[in-house]
Amino acid sequence: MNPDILRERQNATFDIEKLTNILDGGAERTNRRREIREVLVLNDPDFDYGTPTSLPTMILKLREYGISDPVEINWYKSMYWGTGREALGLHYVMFLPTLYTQCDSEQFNKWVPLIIGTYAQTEMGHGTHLRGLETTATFDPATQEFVMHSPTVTSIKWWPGGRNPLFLPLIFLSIPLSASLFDLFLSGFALPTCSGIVIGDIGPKFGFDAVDNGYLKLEHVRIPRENMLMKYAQVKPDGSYVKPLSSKLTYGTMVFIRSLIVGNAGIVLSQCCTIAIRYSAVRHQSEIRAGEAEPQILDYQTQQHKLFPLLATAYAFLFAGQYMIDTYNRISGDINQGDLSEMPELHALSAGLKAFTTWTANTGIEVCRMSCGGHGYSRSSALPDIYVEFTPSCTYEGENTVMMLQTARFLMKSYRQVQAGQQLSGAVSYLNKVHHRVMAPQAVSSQLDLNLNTLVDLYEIRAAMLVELAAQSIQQESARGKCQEDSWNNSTIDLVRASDAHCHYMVLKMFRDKVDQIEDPGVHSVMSTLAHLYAIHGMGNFTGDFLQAGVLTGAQVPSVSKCLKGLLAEVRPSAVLLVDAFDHHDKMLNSVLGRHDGNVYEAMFEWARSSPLNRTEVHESFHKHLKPLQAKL
Ligand SMILES: CCCCCCCCCCCCC/C=C/C(=O)SCCNC(=O)CCNC(=O)[C@H](O)C(C)(C)COP(=O)(O)OP(=O)(O)OC[C@H]1O[C@@H](n2cnc3c(N)ncnc32)[C@H](O)[C@@H]1OP(=O)(O)O
Ligand SMILES: Cc1cc2nc3c(=O)[nH]c(=O)nc-3n(C[C@H](O)[C@H](O)[C@H](O)COP(=O)(O)OP(=O)(O)OC[C@H]3O[C@@H](n4cnc5c(N)ncnc54)[C@H](O)[C@@H]3O)c2cc1C
Repeated sequence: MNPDILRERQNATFDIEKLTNILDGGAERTNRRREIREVLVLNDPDFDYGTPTSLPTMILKLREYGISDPVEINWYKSMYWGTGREALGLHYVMFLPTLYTQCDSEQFNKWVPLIIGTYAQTEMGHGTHLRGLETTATFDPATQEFVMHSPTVTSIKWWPGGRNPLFLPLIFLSIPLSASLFDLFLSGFALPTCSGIVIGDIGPKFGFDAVDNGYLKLEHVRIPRENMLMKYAQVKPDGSYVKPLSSKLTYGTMVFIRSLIVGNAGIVLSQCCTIAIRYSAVRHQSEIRAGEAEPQILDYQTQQHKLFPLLATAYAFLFAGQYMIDTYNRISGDINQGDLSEMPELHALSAGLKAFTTWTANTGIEVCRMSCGGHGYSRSSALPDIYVEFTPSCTYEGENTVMMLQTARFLMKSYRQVQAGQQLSGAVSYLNKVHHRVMAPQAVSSQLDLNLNTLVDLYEIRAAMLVELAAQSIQQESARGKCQEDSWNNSTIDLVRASDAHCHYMVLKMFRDKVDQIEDPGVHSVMSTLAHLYAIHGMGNFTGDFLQAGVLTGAQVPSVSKCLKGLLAEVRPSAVLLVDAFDHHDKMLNSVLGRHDGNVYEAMFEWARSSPLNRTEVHESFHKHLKPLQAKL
C-alpha cells in the first residue's frame, strides 16, 4: 500500500462503512451489491472481464442468478463492463421498461421473457421534436396489419442502439394515428426474410463504441395489429381508435430513463473524484516551502478547489438520484392506477434534474482529468474513456436545453397559478411566497449565516426571483406586441436560467434533507460539511444572482470566499476516506491512477509495457517501412 494513501486512511473521523450503507440505501443493499460483485462476478470462473465474448455469458448468468431488479442488473453489468457502456444497455434501460409499462397483459406474457430489442424513436430529421416524427403506421383492416413506412430521407430511423442486423425486435414511435397522438409498435422483423427493410450502422461516433447505433428505413413493411403496444391506446379490428388517458403516457420510458440518469451522473462523478483524489494524495510535485520535500498535490488549495466541490456534488447527485427514483416509483405507481395528477410534476422534475446533473457532471469529469496532469490524459487513468462514454448523456434522452425549457414550462404555469391566487404544493410550493417575500437587501451582518437551513432558504429565494424575472420577460415581450410563442422564445435564456436555479435549489434541499436523516454523529458531521461546501461553492459561482435577489450584500461577498477556503481545509483530512466510501472496486474503476492501494507508478509502468506497441523490442513497422527506405538512401 502506498504510504501516502495509508496515512490518509488513518485517524478517520467517521465510519466509512456506515456512509457506504447510506449511499446504497442500507446495509443489506451494500451486502447484496458486494455479493453480486465478489461472488457472482469476480469469483465466477466463467467471468472473462469485459471481453466481447462475455456478453452472451452475461445474459445467461443474469437469468441463471435470477437477477431482474434494474439496479441489481446495473450492479452486475458495471462489474462486467467497468465504466463503459455495453451493447445491451438500451435493451435493459429502454426496451424492457417500455414493454413493462406499455404492453397489455397478453403482450407482456408473449414478449417479455423472450426477446432482446432496441428503441427506435429518433429519426434523421427529428430527435427532440417528437410531434415532428414522419414514420407512418397505416392500419389495413382487410389484413389486420399496420403498414409501416419511411416516407422521406429524414424519416429514416437514426441512432437506435444495439441495432444488431441479425435481429430486429424494436420499439418505435410512428407519427400520429390521430390528431396529436403517438403510438409504440414492436416490430416482428427478422432479416433477411422481411423485404422492404433497409438497415445498417450510422458510422463512427465520438465514442459509445460498444453500442452499435444503426439506421432503419421501412418501405411499406407490414406488421400484425397486435404489435401495437396496447396498454394505454388501442386500434380495434374494425380500425376504431381508443385514445389513451394522456398522449404523454407514450413518453413514459423517457421519463424513467431520465430519472435513472440523475443518479448515474452522481455515480460517474464519484468515480472520477475517486480517481483524481486518490491520485492527488500520492502525486508529489513542486514545492510549497523552499527546500522542503515536494508536497502531495492534494495540499495545494487550487487542487482542493478543483476537486472538493465536485466531491460534494457527487454526494449531492447520488442523494438526488435516490430521491428521483423514489419519486418516479411513487408517481408511476399512481399513474398505473389511473391517477395522472402528478405526471406533469414528475416530467418537470426528471427533465430538469437530468439536464442539471449531466451538464454539471460532464464538466466535472474534465476538471478531474485535467487535475491529474499528463497522466489524466492517458487511457490508463480511465478518465478519457469515462468522459467519452458520459458526454452524450447531455444530448440523448432529451437534449439538455430542451429539457430545461420543459421544466421552465411547468415553472411558468405554476407562477401563473400563484398570480391567479392558487396555493401550490410540491416542489414549486416556494413560489407561493414569491409575492410576499422582502426582496430588498436585508440588514445582515457582514458575516454569512452558515446554517444549512438558511442557505437552502437563500437558494429558494434566488430561484423564486429568477422564475419571476423570466415571467416578467415574457410579459414585457407580450406588452411589446409579440405573440405568445415569440414572447416565449425571446425569454428562453431567462427561462433556462430559472430552471437551472430551481434544480440547484432542489438538489441542495435534497442534500440537506438527507443530512438531517443521518444519525451517526461522525457521518452527520462530515456530510454536513460537504453540504455546506456544495452550497457555498454555488453561491460563489452565482454571486450576482444572490446579490440581485437581495439575500447577499456586497459586504458579505468576501466572506463567501473566506468561508469556502475554510471548508476546503475542513474537508482535506477526510478526502480519501470520502471517496473510499463510494466503494468502487479497482476492477470496475479500471484506473491506474485510482487504485485503492495507491501504487500508481508501478502499475502505470506495467500498463504501458502491456501495450500492443511494446510486444516486440522493435515494432514491425521498422522492418516493413523504414528499413527498406534506409536501404535506398
Ligand atoms: C440502473 C441503471 C443506471 C444506468 C442509466 C444510465 C443511462 C444509460 C443510457 C442508455 C443509453 C441511452 C441511449 C439514448 C436513447 C435515446 O435518446 S431514446 C430517444 C430520446 N428522445 C427524447 O428524449 C425526445 C425528447 N423530446 C420530448 O420528450 C418531447 O418532444 C418534448 C420535448 C417533451 C415535447 O413534447 P411535445 O409533445 O411537443 O409536448 P409540448 O408541446 O412541449 O408540451 C405539451 C404538454 O405536454 C407535457 N409533457 C411533455 N412531455 C411530457 C412527459 N414526458 N410527461 C408528462 N407531460 C409531458 C408538457 O409539460 C406540456 O404540458 P403543459 O405545459 O401543461 O401543456
Ligand atoms: C450516443 C447516443 C445514443 C442515442 N441512442 C438513441 C436510441 O437508442 N434511440 C433513439 O431513438 N435515439 C437515440 N439517440 C438520439 C437522441 O435521442 C437525440 O439525438 C436527442 O433526442 C437530441 O435530438 P436531436 O439529435 O434531433 O437534436 P436537436 O433537437 O436537433 O438539437 C440540436 C440543437 O437544437 C436545439 N433545440 C432543439 N429544439 C429546441 C427548442 N425547442 N428550443 C431551443 N433549442 C432547441 C438543441 O438545444 C440543440 O442545441 C441517441 C443519441 C446519442 C448521441
